[in-house]
Amino acid sequence: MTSRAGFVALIGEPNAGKSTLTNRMVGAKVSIVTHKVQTTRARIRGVALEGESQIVFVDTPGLFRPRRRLDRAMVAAAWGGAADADVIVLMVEAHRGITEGVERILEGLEDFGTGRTVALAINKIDKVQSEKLLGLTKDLNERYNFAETFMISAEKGHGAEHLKQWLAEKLPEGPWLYPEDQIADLPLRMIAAEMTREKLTLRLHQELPYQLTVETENWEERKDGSCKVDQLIYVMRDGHKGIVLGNKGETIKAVSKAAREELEEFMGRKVHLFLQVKVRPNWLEEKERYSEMGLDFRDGNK
Ligand SMILES: Nc1nc2c(ncn2[C@@H]2O[C@H](COP(=O)(O)OP(=O)(O)OP(=O)(O)O)[C@@H](O)[C@H]2O)c(=O)[nH]1
Repeated sequence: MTSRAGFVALIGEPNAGKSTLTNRMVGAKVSIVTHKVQTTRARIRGVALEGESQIVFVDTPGLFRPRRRLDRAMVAAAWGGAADADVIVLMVEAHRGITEGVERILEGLEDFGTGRTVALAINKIDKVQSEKLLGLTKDLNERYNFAETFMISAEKGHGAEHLKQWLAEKLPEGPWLYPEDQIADLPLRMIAAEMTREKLTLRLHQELPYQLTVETENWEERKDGSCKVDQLIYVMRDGHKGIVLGNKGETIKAVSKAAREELEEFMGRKVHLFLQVKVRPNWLEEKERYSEMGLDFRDGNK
């Protein structure tokens, strides 16, 4: 069998069941989401394995009704995340049907144009009678040309395995995107990196933020319940390294403290955070390579 890997964007109104579905498919501790990372283009909810396929579920931060300017920007970002995905799954709540919010998402999908794989997952089927489902399926398929319709209950599990198998087959052939031993804590690694990057941005103001990136290199659970997190901060030039470190290392110390405190609060336990600064002149080029792969969430500067 050939290996496959790719991104699946789950879209739908708040409460549609996206986290529940991800948890079911991934089957491990995942879907730890924080509002802190809402500004990134797409965040990883979790990574599932099915046969030889690696399915990376990405979230689109809040496809809700835009009221203010900021909201509009976020909605645009949400669609951006979906645009990078190989497959999009629209989740609609069976008992609520085509709400105003769903209408808006359907309009967004139409604006996307054709040529992408979009599946429909009618969720929470345990809440309605089956006759109702047929009508809803028909109405939704008249509105958009879905590649496939699934009737599922993310909570009870109905139909979820079938959907997962279908998704696995739709992904492009290619090597896995993440090493197997990192899959379980990948969302956490990314959230932690995002927290450090945010602290650096706050501290350095306009100076550098667009030219640095943070990666969580190592994540180690300790017996005493704490965890040890090693992160690398990549900058473009030697001079930038000095700025990030600060006079006698005071900048990096302050950043490290602030990021650690936030991470501890988020995790509810003790964290040992170690930051290291490295110069990587080709970083911007690499970043472009990543975006071609749909990996734009590597930096949060969108
Ligand atoms: N009855 C029933 N409830 C479900 C099902 N799937 C999810 N829920 C419930 O719906 C609520 C929302 O589910 P989430 O998975 O948090 O929804 P979400 O789409 O991730 O929500 P946001 O992160 O706010 O966008 C939770 O209380 C779930 O337990 C289902 O199949 N049946």
